[in-house]
Amino acid sequence: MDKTLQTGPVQLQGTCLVPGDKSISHRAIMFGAMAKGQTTAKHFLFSEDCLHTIGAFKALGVNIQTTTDSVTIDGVGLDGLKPPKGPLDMGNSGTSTRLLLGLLSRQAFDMDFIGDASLSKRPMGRVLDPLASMGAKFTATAGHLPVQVAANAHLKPLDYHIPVASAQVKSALIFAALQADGVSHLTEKLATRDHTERMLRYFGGDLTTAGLTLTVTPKQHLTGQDLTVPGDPSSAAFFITAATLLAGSDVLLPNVGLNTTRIGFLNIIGQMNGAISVEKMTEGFEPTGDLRVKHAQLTGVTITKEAIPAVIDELPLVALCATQAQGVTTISGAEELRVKETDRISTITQELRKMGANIEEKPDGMIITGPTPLHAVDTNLDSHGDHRIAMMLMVAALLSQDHFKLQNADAVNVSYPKFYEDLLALIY
Ligand SMILES: O=C(O)C1=C[C@@H](OP(=O)(O)O)[C@@H](O)[C@H](O)C1
Ligand SMILES: C=C(OP(=O)(O)O)C(=O)O
Repeated sequence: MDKTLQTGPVQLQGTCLVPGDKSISHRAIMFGAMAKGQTTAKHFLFSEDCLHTIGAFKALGVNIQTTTDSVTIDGVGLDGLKPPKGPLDMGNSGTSTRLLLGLLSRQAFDMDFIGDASLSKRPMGRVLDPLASMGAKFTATAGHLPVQVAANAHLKPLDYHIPVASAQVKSALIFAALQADGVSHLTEKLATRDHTERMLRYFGGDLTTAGLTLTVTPKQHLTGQDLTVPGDPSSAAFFITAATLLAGSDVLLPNVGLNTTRIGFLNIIGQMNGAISVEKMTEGFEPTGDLRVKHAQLTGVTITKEAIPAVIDELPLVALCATQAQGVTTISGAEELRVKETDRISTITQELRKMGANIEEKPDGMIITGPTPLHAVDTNLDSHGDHRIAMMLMVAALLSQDHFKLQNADAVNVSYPKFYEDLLALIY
């Protein structure tokens, strides 16, 4: 679907309750199914990616009921899943695929995993290889979907240094380690989002952490829980960017997840002289807070690999902010961007150049020089089917007075189906 984008001059005013966190919504379904008893997750994210996780568990025989805002899962435990009648369709979702390959690596039946064209190009060897060393049985071509998972009764414990900084790999291995025949030790390269660890504890399980090493004991008893999914900081980041860049803006974003492994974007905008304040913090199984964001004149910043995991999904927005900041912004150590829904280093560079941005593409990042007024060098923008690129370009168009068309605009459904509606409601 193509979309004609709203352009400026505009400002953002008002309050937006951003939808539930995608990472936490996926995990709520997974833990809900693995636990015994009932789980209800309120403020659940009903986006295409999370619907694929729900669809997979329904296909595995789990009873899942939904309302407009919540989902209720009747947990069956890891030994209560049933053989699916057809392939498990992961759609566009890397998180569903990698986490479920770990979670389902010790089942008494075979399963096929399939996904869309983008997902079928993304690397799965990063989970298949360590899981195979535990004894899981897969057939895949060159480490990509489609993957056949064969019935398997035993998993050996794992002692493993995870070679990529990836919460998806860590989580897949935690799920497998919970089913292994002994204690596993997993060491991360850099700290990544810890939603799996937090949710495991919230459901009555445990794991120990020492520095970057996790110790996972198998055969834990998990019990269904009620929870409220915090607002997704990665979705909030689109409004933070728009309010920061559009003169006169002032927006309030209540109840956004503020887990320290996810607030890299807030920290970077702070370093760039942005004006974000946290108005009310609440500690729960995940910390949340209300964010107030006002317009600010940004300055360039240097971002290196240690900072990347906490801002990985917001880097398209950092690039957009950098086009409006005074001076040079350098992003390095971000080669993981090349294996997301698109090669995001390439799609960010290509699309923002169509708006006159000064961006140099590097193998592991970008160098952006600002400020450059955004205008139509080429009016045909393209999300390339990538939800985060689509939403970043919709925000970018607000900074220009020229008219743009966005091809593949419906990619937003992957993580934020009401994005355009919510953005327009804040425009003043
Ligand atoms: O664990 C998760 O929920 C996610 C982890 C990240 O991926 P990687 O682990 O591949 O970096 C992130 O980009 C993705 O949007 C969600
Ligand atoms: C990379 C993302 O998701 P996934 O890996 O789950 O497809 C994302 O949401 O930006």
